[in-house]
Amino acid sequence: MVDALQLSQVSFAYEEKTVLQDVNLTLAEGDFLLILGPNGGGKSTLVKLLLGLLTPSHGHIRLLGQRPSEALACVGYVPQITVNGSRLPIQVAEVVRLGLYREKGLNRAQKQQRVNDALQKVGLTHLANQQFTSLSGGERQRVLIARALVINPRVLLLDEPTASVDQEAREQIYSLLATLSQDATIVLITHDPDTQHLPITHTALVNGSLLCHNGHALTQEMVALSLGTSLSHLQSLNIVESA
Ligand SMILES: Nc1ncnc2c1ncn2[C@@H]1O[C@H](COP(=O)(O)OP(=O)(O)OP(=O)(O)O)[C@@H](O)[C@H]1O
Repeated sequence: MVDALQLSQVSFAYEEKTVLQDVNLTLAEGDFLLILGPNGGGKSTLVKLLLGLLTPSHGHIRLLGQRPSEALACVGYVPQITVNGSRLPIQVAEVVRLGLYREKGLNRAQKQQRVNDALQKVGLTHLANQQFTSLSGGERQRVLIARALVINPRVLLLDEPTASVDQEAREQIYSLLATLSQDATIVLITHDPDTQHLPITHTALVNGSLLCHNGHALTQEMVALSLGTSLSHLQSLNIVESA
């Protein structure tokens, strides 16, 4: 069976500045990768490489056995909502339909069915005709998940989907991700250390290089690094216990 994701000796530099060095990673289909890392560690750069928006300086990336730019029809991408968001007057169903812009073979009714199905998966069918800008942060984030789901992706990339939402919305999004992980390989970038209930198979820390553990190996060191600090600093603040 083809790997869902394979990075071999991947390095990337913005001009002279090396951001990622010798990154290796393999995920099978159905795996769930949690990516942590401090600000500036290279997480968004990694996502851009996976989406084919950037090309590695060295090494190679394969998604489902293909180059990232060739695999886009199978890859759903969920960006982080911004607090201010877009002020475009656009309905929820139209936002979701945007995810179908590469699907040339579907007629109008088939597209509508895909939109309805995606909204149902995220539990927002009742908001289909609402203005996107009238929704709460958590609802907007779920609409962006629906936009990614509308292509029935085999790989789902999410860049900090819980960063701008409240506790209740975060729980809804995590519960949704647990369900979606039954049908797709998931790569979740987050600063949120509260991910114990997700069916995580791999945890990686991106900070220039990539340190990957099998399973939900969220060590205190990884939490500290994901917050951009050190374990000893968190211990000095009594946020985590000293060893
Ligand atoms: N277009 C660019 N040109 C030059 N340097 C860049 C560019 N984009 C990002 N960088 C730099 O590359 C490094 C990694 O940035 P990146 O956005 O990938 O980090 P990140 O882990 O996603 O950070 P955050 O958690 O803050 O989103 C940072 O030092 C950043 O300043």
